[in-house]
Parts: sequence; structure tokens; C-alpha cells
Amino acid sequence: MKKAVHFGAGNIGRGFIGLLLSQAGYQVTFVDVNDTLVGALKKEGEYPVVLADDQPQQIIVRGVSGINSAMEPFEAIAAAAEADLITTAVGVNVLKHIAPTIAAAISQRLAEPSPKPLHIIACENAIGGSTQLKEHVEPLLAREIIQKAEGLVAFPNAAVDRIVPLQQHENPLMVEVEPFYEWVVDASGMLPGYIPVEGVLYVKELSPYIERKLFTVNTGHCSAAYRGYLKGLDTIQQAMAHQDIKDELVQVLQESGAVLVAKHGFDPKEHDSYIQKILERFRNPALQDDIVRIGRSPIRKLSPNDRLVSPALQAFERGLPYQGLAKSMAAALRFNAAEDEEAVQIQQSLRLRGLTPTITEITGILEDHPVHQEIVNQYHRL
Ligand SMILES: NC(=O)c1ccc[n+]([C@@H]2O[C@H](COP(=O)([O-])OP(=O)(O)OC[C@H]3O[C@@H](n4cnc5c(N)ncnc54)[C@H](O)[C@@H]3O)[C@@H](O)[C@H]2O)c1
Ligand SMILES: O=P(O)(O)OC[C@@H](O)[C@@H](O)[C@H](O)[C@H](O)CO
Repeated sequence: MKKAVHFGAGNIGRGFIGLLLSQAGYQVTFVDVNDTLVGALKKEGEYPVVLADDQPQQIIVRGVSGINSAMEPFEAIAAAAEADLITTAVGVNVLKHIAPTIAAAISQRLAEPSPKPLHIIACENAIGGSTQLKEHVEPLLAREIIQKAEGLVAFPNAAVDRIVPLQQHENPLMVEVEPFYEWVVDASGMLPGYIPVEGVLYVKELSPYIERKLFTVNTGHCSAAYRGYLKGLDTIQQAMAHQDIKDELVQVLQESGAVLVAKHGFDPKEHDSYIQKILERFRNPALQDDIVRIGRSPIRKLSPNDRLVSPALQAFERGLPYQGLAKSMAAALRFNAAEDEEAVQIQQSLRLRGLTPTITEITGILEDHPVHQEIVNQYHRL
């Protein structure tokens, strides 16, 4: 049986990547630092995934195991060294922390006389997630290993889409997910002769797919969440019941949509259907998705290549509207969730340094730029 090692036994790890890989015939080992999850994976060897719909369906993912990389680092390296596929869903900011394990695994694997090829795919919400992982891994490898890895180890980028809320069940492994899913991998980053994973779409050019996903699903998601937060709401389902939030969300998605249609040549009608489907997914009454989860890590979400700044700057450069996106950024700066470290950091920076230096530092947009000025205007209006 083919072996996959997946870093991150959290919501998307168990609820999407682990499930899909298992259905595609892989034996999945989860590597995580959460001992409750790892302990339960070792003990149970299986877990339930519930597809949340009007008629929920339960699937049991069998034959899985877990390794705690903080407590069993050598086991994690050995498992990764032997894997046919390595995937991650730990959060893009955590990639640097798993890089040493992956680097050690690559070194161990390539020390064998005829090592098998290996794909390492980061399934994170970011442009070029696997490339970012590679950039953390490569400096940890000896020069001869880097040379040997050429043609044997690849980090193809990917886009993943499935909404999996934060949740608690008696069984810590149980995970409830929306039925929809999409996993797209950059075929140009795969090694020649690769065997496709069933359920994954391989495309010649990933950019239209990752930008469409990040700048529609995630742009829209956080735009609704930050507006809902300012109204004191708890879930996106509650936010979607507010007509003014819905109207502004449509404006934001029309702004990012206009960029996507102009840049990637999408059919405007098809893109509109894509937007409508996403709005339906946000409303899914079978899920309760916390606004604080969706808005989490606002510094990451306000970073230059992410879901708000990038489409706003691209809209500006094309002479297209960006006011709705600027309002989402202003609302992100007012996201004051005490449990979110990045939200706390933003509030500290606003208090100590003021609005303009905070915007410039986080978004990279200089003070005299019209998009910067629009964020300032919207911030004062909120
Ligand atoms: N939840 C979703 O709807 C969704 C959908 C698509 C993509 N994503 C992306 O997937 C990634 C994970 O999101 P999530 O919602 O599953 O989060 P999560 O918090 O549920 O899962 C992350 C897991 O990573 C583990 N982890 C943290 N540090 C680690 C380390 N050093 N080594 C190994 N494991 C470590 C955590 O213990 C946790 O189990 C993020 O990049 C997110 O943007 C999430
Ligand atoms: O995971 P983040 O923090 O990048 O974004 C929060 C949500 O928008 C995200 O997890 C979505 O649920 C997911 O990207 C849907 O595919």
C-alpha cells in the first residue's frame, strides 16, 4: 500500500487531505504536536468524517496512525523518509517549524542507493505554499543532498478548498466538513512520470486556480467575518443573515472578480456562478463557523500577497474599483479578538505607532498610495 505522511492532524488535515488520500488508497500517518489528537489516532487507528448537509453522511477513515513530532522526532523523520507522498496543513506560518523534520527525512531518504521520487505538497491557504516550504527546507540540506534531490524531490504548489469549522466532539478525531471540496495541484511542478492521486485535479498552470480560490472564497470569507465581528456576531451564518453585510460582500467579490476575469480571462457569467455557489457555502445552515476562526491571523491576511491586499492592488493597477476591499482591510484592523495573537499585535501597533505606520508595515502599501488612503478613510468611518 502507498504511504502518505501528512503534517497537521487538524481540521483540514483529517477532514479533507487525510480522507481524500485514504480514499485514493494511501495509508495515512499524521504527524502533529497535539498529543490528544496523536494519542487518539494511535489508539483508534480510524476516525469519522461527517459531511454536513440536510442529510449528513458519515465516512470512517481507516488504517491511520499518528506520530507526535515533538515527542517522537526520529519516528516522524523515519516515516517521512519512507513516504510515497508528504502533505501538510499546519498553517503557512508553521511551515518553518516542520522544515527540520522534512529536511532530515529528505537527507535520510537520499542517502539510500536508489531513492524513490518524492512529492511534498503544502495544502495551506497561500500563494506558493509548497515553494515557501521548500525555501525553509533547502537551507537545512547539505549541498550534495540538494544536488541529489534534483529530479527526485519536488514541491508542487496547490490550492485546497473545503470549509472545515472549529469544532468539539466527544471523539476528538471526529470532524464535520462541508460536502464540497477542490484540491488542485500544479502539474508543472510534478516529477516526470508521476502517478496522479485520485480526487486531485492536476493543471498546467495553477495561478488562475489559486487566485480564484484565495481571492474569492477567502477574500469573501474574511470580508464577511470582519464585518460580522464589528456587529458583535459569532458565526458567518449569522453574518450572512445581515442584508448590509451580504450587499458589501457582493461588492467585494465583484471587485476581486473583475480582477480575476480581466487577468485570467474567466467567463464573467461562469465567475458569477462561482461567486453565488460560494455565498451558498458560507450560508450552509448545517455548519456553525466561528467568525474568530475565519478572521484568524489578521496580519497574515493583510500581508502583501494575501487575500485582501493583492486583489486591491491589482484592481488599482487596472483602474478597477477597490473600495469594498479597502473597507475589508479597515475592518481587519478593527478585529480585536483577545485570543488572536496577531489581532492583539495590530491593536498594540495602532495604539503605540498609529494607523498609517501600522498599515504600511503590515500591508506594504506606502502612505501616499491611493489604496492606503482609502483604507484610512474607511477605518475612520467604521
Ligand atoms: N479549515 C479550513 O476550512 C481550511 C480550508 C482550506 C485550507 N485550510 C488551511 O489549512 C491549514 C490548517 O488549517 P486548519 O483549519 O486545519 O487548522 P487546525 O488548527 O485545525 O490544524 C492545524 C494542525 O497543525 C498542527 N500543528 C501545529 N504546529 C505543528 C507542528 N510544528 N508540527 C506538526 N503539526 C503542527 C496543530 O496541532 C493542528 O492540529 C491552514 O493553512 C489553513 O489556511 C483550512
Ligand atoms: O484558514 P485561513 O485562516 O487562511 O482562512 C480562514 C478560512 O477562510 C478558511 O479556512 C476557509 O474555510 C477555507 O479556505 C475554505 O477552503
